Amino acid sequence: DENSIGAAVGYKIIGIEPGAGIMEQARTTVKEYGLDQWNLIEGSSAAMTTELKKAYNAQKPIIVTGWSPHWKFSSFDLKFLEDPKGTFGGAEDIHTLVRKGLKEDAPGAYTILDQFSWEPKDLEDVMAYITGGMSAEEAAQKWIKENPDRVAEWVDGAQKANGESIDLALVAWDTEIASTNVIGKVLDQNGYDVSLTQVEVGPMYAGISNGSSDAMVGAWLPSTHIEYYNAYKEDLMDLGPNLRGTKNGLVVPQYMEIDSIEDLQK
Ligand SMILES: C[SH](C)CC(=O)O
Repeated sequence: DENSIGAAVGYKIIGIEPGAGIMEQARTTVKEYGLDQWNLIEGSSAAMTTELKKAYNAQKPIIVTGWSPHWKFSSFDLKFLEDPKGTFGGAEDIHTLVRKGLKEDAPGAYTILDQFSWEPKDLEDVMAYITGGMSAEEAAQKWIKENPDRVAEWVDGAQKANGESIDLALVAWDTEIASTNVIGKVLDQNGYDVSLTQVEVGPMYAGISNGSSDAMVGAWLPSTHIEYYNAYKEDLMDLGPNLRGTKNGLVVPQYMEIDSIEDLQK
């Protein structure tokens, strides 16, 4: 009916790029909750946050595919819609994946990537520096300078490099732009010649498995990237979580009256 939340947002859920795992979860959500009238709009992570900012500044209703940690929760007063069917999975982790052979070829880099581990707050701090106007590189440099003890844990026992190249693959999600620049800068300070290769999520996994990239720190598991992980896990090494406690879901401004995905069924 005309005053339903669906009518208010044109039955649109603003998503990100089609291959992202959160979009597969969103497609499952639309099906499982019987949201037949609703359309999941494909785009990009950057376009989604631009739309969110525009709607929020105009105090207009909007529903986006969202994840934490993310700067949007400190920039805007937002909430996750409850997901009683659990279609967005539970709390997740972000894993570090490296190509086979990296341990032999670049032992120092392997040690640092294996010891890379931080909290959601740390990642949010770097993202906040970036949304505050710093380049990803400057934000990474600032965080590293402010967190010498944490960085010392990562590089503890790592063999210094002598200009060997290390390529890190990433997708242009705000979380991975931040994390990949931080660990890239630490590898750089440890003597590696670091390059960052920005790709879509499928090519990111393919690149690690075929060795065209050495590592990535953006594997959302156990559910968001499960299809990519299962397709490539035989040909790569999973060094485990670098961050624990992420969350995916449908995110709306607090000023919207709805609290659950079930409220979209009305
Ligand atoms: C950073 S997004 C939750 C990752 C994904 O959806 O594939």
